Amino acid sequence: MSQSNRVYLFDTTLRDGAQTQGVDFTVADKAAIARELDRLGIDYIEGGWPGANPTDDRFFADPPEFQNAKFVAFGMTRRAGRSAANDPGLASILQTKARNVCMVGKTWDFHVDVALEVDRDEYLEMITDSLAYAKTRMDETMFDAEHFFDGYKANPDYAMACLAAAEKAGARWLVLCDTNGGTLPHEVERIVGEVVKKIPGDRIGIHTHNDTENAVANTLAAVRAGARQVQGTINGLGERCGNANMIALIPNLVLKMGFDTGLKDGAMQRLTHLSRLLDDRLNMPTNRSAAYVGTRAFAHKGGLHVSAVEKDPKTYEHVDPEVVGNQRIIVVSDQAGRSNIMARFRQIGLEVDPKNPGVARLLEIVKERESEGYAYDGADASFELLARHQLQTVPDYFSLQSFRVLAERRVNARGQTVALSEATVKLDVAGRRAMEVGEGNGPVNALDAALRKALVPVYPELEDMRLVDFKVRILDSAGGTAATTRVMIESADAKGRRWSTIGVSPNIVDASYNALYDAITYKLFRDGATPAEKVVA
Ligand SMILES: CC(=O)SCCNC(=O)CCNC(=O)[C@H](O)C(C)(C)COP(=O)(O)OP(=O)(O)OC[C@H]1O[C@@H](n2cnc3c(N)ncnc32)[C@H](O)[C@@H]1OP(=O)(O)O
Ligand SMILES: CC(=O)C(=O)O
Repeated sequence: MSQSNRVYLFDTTLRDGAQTQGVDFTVADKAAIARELDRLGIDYIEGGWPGANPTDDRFFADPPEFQNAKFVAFGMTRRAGRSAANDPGLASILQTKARNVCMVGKTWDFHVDVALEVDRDEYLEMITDSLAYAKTRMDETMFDAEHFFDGYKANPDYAMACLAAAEKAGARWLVLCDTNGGTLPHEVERIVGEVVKKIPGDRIGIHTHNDTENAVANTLAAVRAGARQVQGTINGLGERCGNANMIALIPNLVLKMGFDTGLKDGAMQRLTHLSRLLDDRLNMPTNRSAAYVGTRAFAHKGGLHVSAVEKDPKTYEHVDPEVVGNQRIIVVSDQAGRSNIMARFRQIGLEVDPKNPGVARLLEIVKERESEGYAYDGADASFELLARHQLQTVPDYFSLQSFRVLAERRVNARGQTVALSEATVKLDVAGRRAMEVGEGNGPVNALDAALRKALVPVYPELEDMRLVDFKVRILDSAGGTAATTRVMIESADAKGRRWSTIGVSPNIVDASYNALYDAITYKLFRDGATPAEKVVA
């Protein structure tokens, strides 16, 4: 029997994704994510479980208007001892604005015996009753066959009888779930292959969990065997180790396997944006190594790689980063060769003859400094300043004479413990000696405040510069308090630019000053500030 090339995408970020430890969607989060999924052209968006919590109730009472997707409510089969029409849980999922329902039900005899504690035949009736009742009220009904693979291995006849009960009740999709996530790809492919001999693949879906790091592989194996609906979540959110990651599934299905997923034109180029939108909404750090969309997914560090990528990116890229809305990054570090340096120059708009002896010298300096504790691959602005210092000139916008920082911890009059810091800087700027004091909740904050006080009157460009991230790493713990400290600072400004700088010193405040110095210098350089014109008589 020939198989359709169309694979239907079912997103469960807002339901199974909400079961991720540490994830707590608001109604506004759900609406924003659902709108973006709909814009891509995802076939089904499962919004949550109406009746389970007030957030889902509010979301289902007033969902966004969908242009493309079918909006799906999730729930479970009726309770034992109640008719479907009399089951409050079923009533909640069937009375919302969603016109489609996905109902989870058992298929593993062990679960029916132990978790539900009902007679196995009675449970088959519970499946049929619930789905048949739902069918009278909804456009489309689906059955999430919980623990299908474990159930099929333990008692294939019973697992298949559960599917048959749902099929008999008119379920459009029978979704085989690897609920505990312990099944491996070869088992999934075999079992789905056996199922589709009895039930056509265009009625079969797959829902996997990532407990053996195989959720995506298992989903693809199921599709190879004939399943035609895939369930997944953005960035692989989901109960325990998560679900199959939709962000990886989509390009794998389309680019590698040639399936039609019905996505809108340009949808694939929005995947990187979608992945980061979710992280931003949840205030979660992005997974830099995420396949396709991570910032490292197309970051080339090894000198041999960069040299070849410069000739043709296909030498070290399995797809063009732009196809998924990502971008190529050339990293400069102690793993670099001349090619990395020349590529970075091009990215920052620095025209340098590759034969310029400064290039080789710069490479040596980078490698020496990295051995002392610098890490330029995460400090793009410090690298650019270093390169410009070597090959051109960067103005000395100011010259520090000294700084002193005091850190204090005391109990105030209200009995509260407070930590305060005070910094004094003495520096020469625009031909004058300036001395300023700054206060802050920590030494770096105080130093930053003192530097700004001294510099902003001369360089108003610094007014909108903010310190957005500050990371400290002790590099040689064997050295105890004398260990080298590496400080990385990320700064931003009102133009939406972000840049990272690095400082290294045995002293944490001194290392921070070095990183701050680069951050300020970079901002002034980028803004084209000219110290000479600012000399105050
Ligand atoms: C595999 C999955 O991920 S399925 C989705 C799981 N997601 C969630 O559970 C999140 C939302 N859940 C909830 O908010 C709550 O669990 C609710 C509102 C659904 C139910 O809450 P409660 O009524 O307090 O029940 P509780 O969660 O403690 O236990 C589940 C009950 O449902 C029964 N049950 C479990 N699955 C099914 C099923 N498919 N059909 C019928 N009954 C079921 C259990 O046997 C248990 O019954 P018991 O209370 O008689 O022991
Ligand atoms: C339905 C579901 O989320 C599961 O079985 O994993």
